[in-house]
Amino acid sequence: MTELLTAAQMRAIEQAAIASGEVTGLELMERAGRGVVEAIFEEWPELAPSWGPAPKPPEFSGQDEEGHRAVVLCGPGNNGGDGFVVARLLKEAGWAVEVFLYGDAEKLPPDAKVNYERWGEMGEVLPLTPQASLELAHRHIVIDAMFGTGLARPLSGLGPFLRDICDCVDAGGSLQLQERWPFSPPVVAIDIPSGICADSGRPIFDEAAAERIRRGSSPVCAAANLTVSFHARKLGHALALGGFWCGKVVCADIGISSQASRTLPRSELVKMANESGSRFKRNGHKYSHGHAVILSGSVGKGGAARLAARAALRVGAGAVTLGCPPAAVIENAAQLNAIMLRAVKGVDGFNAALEDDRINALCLGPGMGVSDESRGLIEAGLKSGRAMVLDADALTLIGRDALLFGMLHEKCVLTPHGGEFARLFPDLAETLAAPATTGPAYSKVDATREAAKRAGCTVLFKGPDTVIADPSGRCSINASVYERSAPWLATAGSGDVLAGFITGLLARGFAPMRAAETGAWLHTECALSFGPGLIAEDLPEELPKVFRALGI
Ligand SMILES: NC(=O)C1=CN([C@@H]2O[C@H](COP(=O)(O)OP(=O)(O)OC[C@H]3O[C@@H](n4cnc5c(N)ncnc54)[C@H](O)[C@@H]3O)[C@@H](O)[C@H]2O)[C@@H](O)CC1
Ligand SMILES: [K+]
Repeated sequence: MTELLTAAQMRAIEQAAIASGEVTGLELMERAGRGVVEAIFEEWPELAPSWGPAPKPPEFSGQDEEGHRAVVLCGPGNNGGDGFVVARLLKEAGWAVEVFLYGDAEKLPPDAKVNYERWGEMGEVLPLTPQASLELAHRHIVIDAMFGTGLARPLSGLGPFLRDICDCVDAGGSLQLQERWPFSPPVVAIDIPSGICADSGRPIFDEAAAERIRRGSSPVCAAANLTVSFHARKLGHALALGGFWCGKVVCADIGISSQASRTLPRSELVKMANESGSRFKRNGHKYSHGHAVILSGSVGKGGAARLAARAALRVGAGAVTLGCPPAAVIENAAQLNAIMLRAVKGVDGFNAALEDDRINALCLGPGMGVSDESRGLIEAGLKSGRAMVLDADALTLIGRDALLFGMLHEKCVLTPHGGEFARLFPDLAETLAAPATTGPAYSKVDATREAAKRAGCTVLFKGPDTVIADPSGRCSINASVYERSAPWLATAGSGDVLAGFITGLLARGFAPMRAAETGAWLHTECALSFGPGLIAEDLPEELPKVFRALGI
């Protein structure tokens, strides 16, 4: 896990560092620009000075034919200031650099102004207006320094440039200097591609821009092959389509001592294992590792619950019982071995089962159906006060029933996907779906936090950017993006396995928020470990390998 920051948190960290006298704003800007240049040379070593002069562009007839060529697009704030530093450093490294400015140089903030003037001693600044001629094709690198964390409203007047930038990114951003001149140079975004909100990962655009999108014309934001951010990643790099727009994100150290705390799940898991020898079965008998009960649906509908049960057992619950209607016993008995089976006849049967106080975690919802009886079972489960995961059909029922919703308690974990979230929290889903017209925009983190507070329990809002929040406001993101991208996880039954992992961890004694975070993380780890071709059944079977790699 890595701590992600909002734009406001980053500003506060920066301001605190400056106020302490540790560093000046100008020094931070210099380090930021240097970090970008270093990241470029790291990503494309063939552009680093030690590689010597660049090959001649065959179709280029301007000056500085021998050198590497960059175009830097600067904006009216400190992101633009970083751009001027990059321009100067590349020029000092022998590059030919063209600099464009969007906005009025006189209105630049102080540090950006200083760097604008420093660049002014080395080269000219052309206005970035619709008349500007960019000719990106004849560059080695395009630097997007138009807007960063200060984006407040939709971009305007940049449409054609955004289109050119996105075309370059779409072309792959690879430098094939030995073969041919890169007609579509890589695009490097400073901090975040311009037009993307750093808090939400959503493009900021208004109705006029939305209309342009509908007509298939200019995009509303830039994209990048490489995004260089500073100190720590921002929420917008992980949420929504942030991963899509940013390409790859690297984080440059700008030497602020109050480092964002970084907690690796590996060390967290190992720490927890050490803290409680019994958690990962270092000692104790099976019931000291918890007993999870998962209710299944009627005949022919037991697959989802069986997947969840298998996952709960693999993740370490000491005992797992699948409770099913009497008519479904034969079907389930034919499929289960290590998982115990119990006929549960309606609500009374469930209440009788719950008299066993070794049962400490429940999972209700997968394949359960939305009948009145299912509603009664959920009510009984909630009344029992046990730690419980509510997924799938249980979420649909709770969304329809204010009484059930009101019974949710702090030991519950809700695991909705987008549609289920909208059924449970229609107003929050609507706010999240509305176009983001101002920055910082309402984000999935905002929505999940509000949902957890309202429900009074942990909410895990699924997606490639899974957000988990508890009622206290604590929040984390399990983003399957960049190096943790696992698109093959979108497969039938994968959500049931996640519900099972969380249930098993609850049975093991993990607190609800920690169970949800750990379950989501392990879910992605199993998918990454298995790779493409994965089906839901593979996820629990991959866990032993993942645990072994963690040293558990
Ligand atoms: N916070 C930090 O610790 C550091 C920040 N740095 C850089 O500073 C950036 C943030 O700087 P700023 O806060 O100046 O923000 P930006 O550079 O993102 O730009 C904000 C400026 O543009 C205006 N603006 C916002 N949206 C607009 C739009 N759609 N059209 C026209 N004007 C618009 C704002 O009113 C403001 O003047 C970061 O992204 C990063 O690149 C770095 O220099 C290093 C340190
Ligand atoms: K930018």
